[in-house]
Amino acid sequence: MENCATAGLHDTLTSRKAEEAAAWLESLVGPLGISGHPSEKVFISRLRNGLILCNAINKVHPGAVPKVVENHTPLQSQPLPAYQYFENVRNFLVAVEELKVPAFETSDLERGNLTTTLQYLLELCIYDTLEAGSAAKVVDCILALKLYNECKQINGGNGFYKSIRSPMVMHPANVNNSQSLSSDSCRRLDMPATSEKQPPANVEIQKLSDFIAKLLIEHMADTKENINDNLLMSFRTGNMDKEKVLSKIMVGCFEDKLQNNFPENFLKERSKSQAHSTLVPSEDSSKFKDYEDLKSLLTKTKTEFEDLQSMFQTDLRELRYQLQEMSAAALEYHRVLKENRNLCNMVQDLKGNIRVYCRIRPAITGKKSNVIYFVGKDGSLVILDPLKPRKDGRKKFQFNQVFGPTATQDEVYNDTQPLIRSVMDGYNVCIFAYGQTGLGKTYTMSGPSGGSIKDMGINYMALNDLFQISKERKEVINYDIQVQMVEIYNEQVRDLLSGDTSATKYPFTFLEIWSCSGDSGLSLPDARMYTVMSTTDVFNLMKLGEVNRVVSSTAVNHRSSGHAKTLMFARVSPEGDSFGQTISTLQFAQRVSTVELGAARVNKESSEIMQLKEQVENLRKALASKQPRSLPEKPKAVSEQTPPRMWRLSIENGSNMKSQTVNLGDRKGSKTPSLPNRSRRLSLEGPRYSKKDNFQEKVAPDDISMPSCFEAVTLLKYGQSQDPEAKSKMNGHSSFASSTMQVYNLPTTRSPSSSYRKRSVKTHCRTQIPLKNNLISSANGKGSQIKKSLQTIGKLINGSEKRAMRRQSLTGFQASGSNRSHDSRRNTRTYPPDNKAMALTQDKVKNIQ
Ligand SMILES: Nc1ncnc2c1ncn2[C@@H]1O[C@H](COP(=O)(O)OP(=O)(O)OP(=O)(O)O)[C@@H](O)[C@H]1O
Repeated sequence: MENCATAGLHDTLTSRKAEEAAAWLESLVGPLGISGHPSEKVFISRLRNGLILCNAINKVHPGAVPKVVENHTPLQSQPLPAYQYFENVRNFLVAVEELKVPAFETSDLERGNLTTTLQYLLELCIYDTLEAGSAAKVVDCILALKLYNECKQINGGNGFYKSIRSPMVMHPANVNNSQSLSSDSCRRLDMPATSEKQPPANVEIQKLSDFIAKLLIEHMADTKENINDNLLMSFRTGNMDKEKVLSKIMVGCFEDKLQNNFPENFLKERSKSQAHSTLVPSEDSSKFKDYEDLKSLLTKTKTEFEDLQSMFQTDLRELRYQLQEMSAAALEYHRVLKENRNLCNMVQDLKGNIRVYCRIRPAITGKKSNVIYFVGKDGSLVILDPLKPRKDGRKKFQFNQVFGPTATQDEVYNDTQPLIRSVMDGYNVCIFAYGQTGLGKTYTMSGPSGGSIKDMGINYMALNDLFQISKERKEVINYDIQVQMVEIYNEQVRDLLSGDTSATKYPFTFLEIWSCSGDSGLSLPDARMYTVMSTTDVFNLMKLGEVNRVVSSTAVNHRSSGHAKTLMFARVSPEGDSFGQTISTLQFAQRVSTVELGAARVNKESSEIMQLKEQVENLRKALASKQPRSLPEKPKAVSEQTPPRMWRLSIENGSNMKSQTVNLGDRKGSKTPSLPNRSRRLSLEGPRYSKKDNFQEKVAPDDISMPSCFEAVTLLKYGQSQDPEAKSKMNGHSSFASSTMQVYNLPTTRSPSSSYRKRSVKTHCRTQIPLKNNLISSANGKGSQIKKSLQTIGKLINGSEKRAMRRQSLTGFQASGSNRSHDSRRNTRTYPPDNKAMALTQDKVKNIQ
């Protein structure tokens, strides 16, 4: 058995070194009693009692071990008791240390006791490398002592020793690469450890495993020890490669040992080796610092990234809250805005849908007399008859507002603005100026010709405002603003933007403007409609219309929608020589201010509903007059049902379901209706004048010097969008905005019956622009009503020809003859003597002629 084991060690470095060590010891202390090729185990067993070692060191260094425990028994006899050789070995190790020669441990000599059993082999294998040298350490120690001795001899008795490590200990796996160590031990011992290559640990493990497996198999075969019958059977039958199977078993066992039981330094080495394999620079590498820096940078970046991530999450949460708040605020804002608009319109309604503002033109230089006695901030105005400078010459009027001669355009517009803005909320608005020639109608409505921006009149400012609003609301509503400009003269409507100078004669005598719904739209038939984008566009069109303008007359409508809010500017002069005109204008304005139209309504109703309402109204009238009649087939029959009053001019609220046909002129001498029951109609019929009436009504209609001129702007909203998208954009509000702006201008004539010319600029503001063709074609059905409304305005101011004649007979005013031709009426127009503007107007008229 010893031979078998020895045979396995012959090729190893340990064995060769052991031979060398044994040979040297023999040269010192004599034969050791071992063969020429002793195994490590045998060699160690001979040294176990420490005698040889102590004797050898005493030879090298006499007295190194002063007292050696001698064993007088034969070498091959039973070993000494442990305490005996332990003392020798201990003394040897102390001496070795004193000589600074690498020592070993006493336990290293114990290995030799584990022999012949499988346990030994396993243990040997497992600890092999580990302690490859328990025996090797002993051998190394002896060889180091040999070296010491050689050096001592060379140096003349002074031995030396460099601290060296056993090659076996340092490089336990480096078995095959140390072939020359024994032949040149001195040189080899000085070699730096780092110069030697270290094969990967797993290769070494594999080699070791193979080796152990081989040993195991040989041992098992020799001892016939059967570990596993099946395994051996497999080996015998050749089904399995014995060495491979055992090697596999041992590798598993070995790896387990490595993980759990290996010495810490080995594991460190191993992890270091693994670290190398992952290209991590070694600690002494110059790149190691960079590596460490990068590592710390990575850690720092990771931390920063996590911080940023959490900040981002926080910001995101914050943003979400803010967004929710903003969204809630926006919703609230729109709600408040809507409520504000509603309240604003309510206020407008409460103020009355016909409002009369009086504006006094500044006195012209040289005119000393002043009829304006008092201008109150509450809308009161007192004028003084220059011929009766006493108290009884004063006449008081009450309007919604009175603007004195110093009032600026801005101040006037500020009061007008809410009314104009309500156009965009669906209300019809009509604004017109009324008064004697040269008193500033054009100035108020358009501004002075060639004036600066601050002089701009209501037309400009209103359009600017409307375009501005449409711009602000474009996210919600798309307004399509379109313009028509027509002239009405002698019952003819003429499109001033078409360039066609021929007027169209319409087979009706009434013109009416009312708010339409449905897709019928509101436009004058056959009049071209222009889409405009800005105020400038509108006024460019107006300039074009001016060129084509002619005078026209129209009949009077006794019905009106003239669902609208109306603002009248009564223009008066402060000069005494205009007192007659002034009082006439004021009286008329006063009368207008007593008219009630009922609450203006947003136009949402369809044309069918409007017609049905008219029919209901007609039936109510029929019932009221106790003259039951059959239901008229068409709404236009209303005119036939109304008692033919020649001088009757009525403005009524057609939407009111109650009868509203009572009119001032129809009072039959009774008292003026109290406010709640005030007439919905304005009658200028003279004979019903009552002396008992209050101040305003003391002015008999026939005393009214009818306006010679007036200018008007009508802004209407109407219609209903057919576009579902538009509807949804308007929050279910089905109507869309449309506005009509009309400017009326009468030839300057003192005759109330004179014809007037009317310029009409109509703007449609629509959401989600419907097809223009639809709009225009659908307007045909309402054309007559539109024109009727226009005529209503004219008639409201002028009355009919007969009315004019009647007035003339009553007041003695030299009215232009109603039968006179248009041209002749124009020629009778009179101007204040020193009024340049009037002269300009006259020139303008001449040009037209
Ligand atoms: N408030 C005012 N401040 C300064 N000038 C004014 C004012 N009102 C009118 N005027 C001036 O009076 C003159 C006549 O005004 P304007 O042409 O507007 O009168 P009108 O009523 O339109 O006349 P017509 O009916 O003849 O056309 C113009 O020169 C105008 O600048």
